[in-house]
Amino acid sequence: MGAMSAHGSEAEHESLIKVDILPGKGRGLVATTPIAFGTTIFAEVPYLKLEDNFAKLNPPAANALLAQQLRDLDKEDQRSFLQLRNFFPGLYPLLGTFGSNALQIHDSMHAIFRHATLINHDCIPNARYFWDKDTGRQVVRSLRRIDKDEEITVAYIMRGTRAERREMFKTRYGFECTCALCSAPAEVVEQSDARQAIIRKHDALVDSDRIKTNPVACMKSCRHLAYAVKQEYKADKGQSRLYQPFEEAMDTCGRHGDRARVVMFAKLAVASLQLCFGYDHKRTSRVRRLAMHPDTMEGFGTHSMDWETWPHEIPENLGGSQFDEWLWRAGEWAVPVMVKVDDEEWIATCKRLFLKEGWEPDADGSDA
Ligand SMILES: C[S@@+](CC[C@H](N)C(=O)[O-])C[C@H]1O[C@@H](n2cnc3c(N)ncnc32)[C@H](O)[C@@H]1O
Repeated sequence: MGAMSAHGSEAEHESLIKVDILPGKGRGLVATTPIAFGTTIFAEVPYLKLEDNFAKLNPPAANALLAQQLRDLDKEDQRSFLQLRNFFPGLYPLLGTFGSNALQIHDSMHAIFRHATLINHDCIPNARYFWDKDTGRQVVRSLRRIDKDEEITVAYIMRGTRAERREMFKTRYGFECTCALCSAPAEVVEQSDARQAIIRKHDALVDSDRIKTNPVACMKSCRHLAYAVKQEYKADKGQSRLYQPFEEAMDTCGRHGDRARVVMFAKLAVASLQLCFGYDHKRTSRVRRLAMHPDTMEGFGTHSMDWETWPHEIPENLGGSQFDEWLWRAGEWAVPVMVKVDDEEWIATCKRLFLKEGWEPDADGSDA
């Protein structure tokens, strides 16, 4: 690990990025060197934070609190903060600037970071960030290979059709998104909107009640979500962000006693979690353990043991499509659907993860 700077970024990672001016977007972060997928680009502590929901705070008090924190910062950070856009100009300019740019780090705290706050939005981003409460840092990770001089981007909003995202950006953030997807020809946007509709439908459909009462429908929806996410976010190895449908499918199968599929979905989720959160992250480690010990899943068998299987029952000799049908229980879907597998690479990943003896994914995030 590199030495910590005054702001808590890893020095070795700081050299991966620089602040630059991007046409139409103001400042942003740019890669100074090629960045491999699944890299922690940097992790930093905030320089300003409000410990309560700033929208509910008494504005003069919050503004005064920020003024006090700002006075204690060095000149460079003071300047950087004052250059941020204020989308809520008025009587309380510091609070307005804070509210326009702060990242929510957990339910009751918002914060401003030296670099993470400068990352611009892209609807198909090449990076993601998350708050790691154990280290007290905002962690920024690459979701695919990023070329030298390429801008680092994250998604401020993950869901919605282009029209919905546009409306949210206008009202919530006060800008018009100029990313490649938002500027793409109509047919490309239409396809993306259709995938977003599948993603939204899934979010409305799969919940704890439904996992109990209609687990087969949940499996079908998870599969649709997995394919929609994979196509929409076109990330290296197709594994970025796929942890959601895989974890939900794992939960659904586990709650009905299906150890074989818990093992499979845990392995698939781990491949995605490693990319998004890192090998050592608690969430990755927890799911990695489930791939070895499916019975230890929280809630295992709580709804029924109707789907009971054992890990040795993972079918070894099925072809691509048939393996996919088995995995997602496609034979039981209400409307029989011929599962069209258009993604041999993904099927190959599923099978490779299963077939690898003494499976333990490599620390660099690859599963090869
Ligand atoms: C959190 S700040 C990011 C840093 C900002 N560019 C700066 O110079 O301070 C968010 C602002 O950046 C700009 N921005 C971010 N993503 C953008 C995008 N995809 N298209 C156009 N402007 C964008 C907008 O002005 C937005 O209000």
